[in-house]
Order: sequence, then C-alpha cells, then structure tokens
Amino acid sequence: VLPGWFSEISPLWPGEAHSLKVEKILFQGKSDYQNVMVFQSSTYGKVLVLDGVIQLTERDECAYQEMITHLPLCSIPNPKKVLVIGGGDGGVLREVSRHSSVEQIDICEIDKMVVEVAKEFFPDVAVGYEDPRVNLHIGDGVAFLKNVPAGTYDAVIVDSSDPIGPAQELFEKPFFESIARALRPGGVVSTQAESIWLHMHIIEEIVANCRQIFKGSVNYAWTTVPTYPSGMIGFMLCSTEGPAVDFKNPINPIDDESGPKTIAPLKFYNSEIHQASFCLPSFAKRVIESK
Ligand SMILES: NCCCN[C@H]1CC[C@H](N)CC1
Repeated sequence: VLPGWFSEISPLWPGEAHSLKVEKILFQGKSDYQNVMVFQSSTYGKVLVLDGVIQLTERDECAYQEMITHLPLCSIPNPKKVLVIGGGDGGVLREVSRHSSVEQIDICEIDKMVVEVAKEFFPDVAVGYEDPRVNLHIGDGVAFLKNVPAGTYDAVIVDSSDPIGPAQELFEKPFFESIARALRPGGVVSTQAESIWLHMHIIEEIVANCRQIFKGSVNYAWTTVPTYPSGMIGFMLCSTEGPAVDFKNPINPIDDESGPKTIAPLKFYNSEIHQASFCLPSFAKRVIESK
C-alpha cells in the first residue's frame, strides 16, 4: 500500500482499487456492525469509509444523494410520507427535505456510530437530521419494514452500502417484497444498485426480482461518482401497481428555491440529467430491459 494513500480494495471489484491521497486520519472506530473511519483527503474533502469501502466524500456525495432522492420524488405528484433505509450519514434526508409536500420522513439506520460520526465530521451532510419532519430509528431495516402497516409510504429510498456485511439482506427478494407491501398503490422505491461496469450479474438478479414484485414499472438509472468503484453507481427505480409512474419524465420539479434555506443549492440534479440518467449503454440495456 502506498504510504499516505488510501486504496479501496474489495472482492466486489477484484483487480482494481481507487486510491485517494490521505492528509490525516480523523476517526477510527469499530461499531457493533463494521469498522468506521474518517480521513481528510488531499483533493476530495473528508471521506467516510466503512469496512474499507468509501461511502461518501464531501466533494462528490452530491451526485449520489441528489440522484437517489430526486429520481423517485420528482416522478410522483406531492410525495407526503417517505422512508429512508440506511443513509445514516443524513445526505438523503437533506435532499428529501427540499420537497415541501413531504410531511413525514422516517429513517431506519442500523449503525448508530455512522449517525454520530456524520454529525461530527460531515455537518453539511448530516444537516438533514435538523429537519423537524425526520424520525430516526436505529435498527435493522428488514425488521422495521415488518412492522410498517401496508400502504404507508409514497416513497422508500434504500441508501445501502454493498451486499457484503450488514447491507447484504437489503439486496434480497424478501426485502423487496416488504418494500412493495409498505408502499401505497403507485408508490415508488429507489435503491442503490451498484455499477453496470462491475456488477451486471448482481443487477440482472435485482432486475428479475423487481419485475416479479413491482407491477408498476421497473427502471435502472445511473450517475457518475468519481470516488465510487468504476466512477459510477446505479439505482433501481420501481413503482407498485396503481397510478402509472413515468420515471423518465419528472412531473414534480425541484429547484434551488425549494426546501429549507439552511441547505446549499443543488449541485448535481436537474430535470435534464434526470431524463438522461435512464439512457443505458447497449451491454446494459440488453440485460436490464430484456428481463
Ligand atoms: N449515503 C452513502 C452512500 C452509500 N452508498 C454506497 C456506498 C458503497 C459503494 N460501494 C456503493 C454505494
């Protein structure tokens, strides 16, 4: 390992490792679920690492948090009740709070240390917790969803880490079934769905499961995140049977005037990139749109 550099080595992306130059290690801890580290990078601001995997950097987190949130919420009229599974850093909460129609934001994060570390080292990300509509639950999202009455939510956002460690069950069929049950007819779900360059096999299985479970629409969109493996990440955008949802044409626009004045303007999302994000290269289209 190069001195003064952090390299992201994982069996989920064999033979490659993105590296960031380290100025200073700011935090290292072991929670009940994973190793947690924060370091000051030379060029991407502060970086949050869980079990050796980059979760977010101050410089490019906007691309992920804004897209995973606004792709679903801008596709339905007047979202009111939103559930976030994972997302303990608070970035998705910050983005949900831009939607004035939202009345209730529930979040279920399994690891309390992630919340505490985000509040201490990433205040511009954890600012999302300051919204009075937010209800934080520390626990397993699978168990949380079992206690949710059917048809409760307009939208569910699954901001998970990778299917290694605590997030593994968030990529499995029973979990998707519990999300479909928790959503109202025509409700929408947005999930972290890995990289078309690295994980076509995982995506193929997720798409097959979603097509069986979500009888509205099933779509895959993607964004660029320089510090994620292969420099990109995708999302499953699905809706339950009911009022049709056309994810590719945002009907509920969001702009810089939306939301609390305490959060910075949108850095990444806009309606054009919303539409563009569903355009796929042929090798991915062949697998995702044929399933
Ligand atoms: N809210 C932080 C984003 C967490 N998302 C994942 C982190 C790990 C990556 N390999 C994939 C995205």
